[in-house]
Amino acid sequence: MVKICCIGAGYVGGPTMAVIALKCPSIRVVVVDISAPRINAWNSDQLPIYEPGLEDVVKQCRGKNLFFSTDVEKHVREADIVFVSVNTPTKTQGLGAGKAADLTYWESAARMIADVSESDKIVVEKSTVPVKTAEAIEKILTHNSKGINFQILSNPEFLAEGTAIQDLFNPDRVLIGGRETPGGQKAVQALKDVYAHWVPEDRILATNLWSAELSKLAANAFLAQRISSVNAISALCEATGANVTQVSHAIGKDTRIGPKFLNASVGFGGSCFQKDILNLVYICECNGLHEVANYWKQVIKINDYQKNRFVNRVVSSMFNTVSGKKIAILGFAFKKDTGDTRETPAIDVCKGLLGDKAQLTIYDPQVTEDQIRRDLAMRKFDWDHPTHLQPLSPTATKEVSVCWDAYEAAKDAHAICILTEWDEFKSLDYQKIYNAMRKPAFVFDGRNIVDVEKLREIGFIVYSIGKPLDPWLKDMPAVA
Ligand SMILES: NC(=O)C1=CN([C@@H]2O[C@H](COP(=O)(O)OP(=O)(O)OC[C@H]3O[C@@H](n4cnc5c(N)ncnc54)[C@H](O)[C@@H]3O)[C@@H](O)[C@H]2O)C=CC1
Ligand SMILES: O=C(O)[C@H]1O[C@H](OP(=O)(O)OP(=O)(O)OC[C@H]2O[C@@H](n3ccc(=O)[nH]c3=O)[C@H](O)[C@@H]2O)[C@H](O)[C@@H](O)[C@@H]1O
Repeated sequence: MVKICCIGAGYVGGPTMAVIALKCPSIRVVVVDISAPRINAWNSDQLPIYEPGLEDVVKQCRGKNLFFSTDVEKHVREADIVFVSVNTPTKTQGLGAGKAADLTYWESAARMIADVSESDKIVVEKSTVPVKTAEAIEKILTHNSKGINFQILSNPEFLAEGTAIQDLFNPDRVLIGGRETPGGQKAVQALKDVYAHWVPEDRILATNLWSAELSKLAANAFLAQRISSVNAISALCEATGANVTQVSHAIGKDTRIGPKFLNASVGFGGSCFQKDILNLVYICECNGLHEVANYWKQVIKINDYQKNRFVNRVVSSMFNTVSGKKIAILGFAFKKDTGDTRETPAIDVCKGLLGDKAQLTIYDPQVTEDQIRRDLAMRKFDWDHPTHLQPLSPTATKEVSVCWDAYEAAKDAHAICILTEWDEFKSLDYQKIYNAMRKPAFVFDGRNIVDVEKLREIGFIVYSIGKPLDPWLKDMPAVA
């Protein structure tokens, strides 16, 4: 029986291994982590992450061929294939701070693998890492290897949160990079055999190590670039009277462009886009490619511009001050169908409004009060370290309250800001909300999910990203 161990029981390690276990009953899969609370949660009825379909998959294989454990060394020692899916945050200090990937957790995992191994192993990079990481990892592993043969593979993950199980069941492609030596190719084949249990062979791509590592960073940069491109156009739509939904529909009909990932928004969030682009920028700079670095940097600048622009719209529309005004924030997660708040645009928008002394009442169906308070108090990039290394929950700030109901959040508010596209926000009783709000009542839709005309009929002043402006807003232009 092939034995797989995955180091890191997070958003990637947990769902990915659960699907491998489900699709490969002949393989024994153990997911290990240094965080005991996280492992306990994986072994309980309350999984540590919210992901549609995940619970069902875990329940089918947990205790049969899927296990979660804190006994990291034992399971690594016993494994034939070790996936490493630990955090690779942006460095906060020292060389490359604010850009380069911090490989502390990866390096410590590699050293541990080298120390405890007693048999040959395939070590798989599942985390997103800088190009050439495999070379460094190889050095760590072979330096201590006691004659053990380690083969390093790059097998980046392309799942998106909220659709992880669907993405894993039916991936556009699985990418496996390996050394072009007989040993390397044998390892590539061994990993191909795992995925071949359910992924059609023509979707399993084999490349060299550096192409696989770079493809992951490039894919995220291209995806994020589409959002920044459409967000840049959204600003021009507002200035000219064009409608960004109509524009993206029209351009997406060109099969060379395609319709996906063209939704204008308050900005992209999530744990990876910004981190991976910064990482790409740093690699370009290290290679003396400054124009290329600046090109990709612009994707992040436009994202920051979009979040600032949104805050400025809110403040300028409300007579240039939100001081002391109650504003309801609907949605805090970085997208719908996840409770993940890492790099969510809601953090920057809330901080911007708090900077203008607003009183915020925040509601998200999947995010806890503790998480919201932590996020609003955390320093940039601190969020991407293992939970037990993150700052403790801060004391409550009186300008922020968190509630479990959209109607409660909107009661007596001057404005509503929709920051996550949860389906339930589309079908709220906006008449009821309007009746309970202060007047004039504003809706700032950062996700373009409300029916603007209907809300205007009710009496709201509505701002929707990239849509023709309400006459009220036209007189109060927001300067970013
Ligand atoms: N979240 C996502 O949608 C995707 C993330 N990725 C990449 O996958 C990697 C992991 O991301 P997530 O799963 O989101 O992170 P996460 O923070 O949810 O999980 C990482 C886990 O690794 C554990 N860990 C850290 N060092 C460890 C060690 N030495 N030994 C054992 N456990 C250790 C942490 O306690 C944590 O539970 C990152 O490189 C990320 O860029 C790639 C594709 C998608
Ligand atoms: O490396 C990663 O971590 C993953 O990053 C993204 O996945 P994820 O961040 O989970 O979610 P996305 O669906 O890509 O959304 C990212 C952000 O972009 C925003 N977005 C997305 C699409 C769009 O058209 N407009 C838009 O503003 C979303 O609301 C969200 O805030 C990629 O889609 C995955 O392929 C990749 O594996």
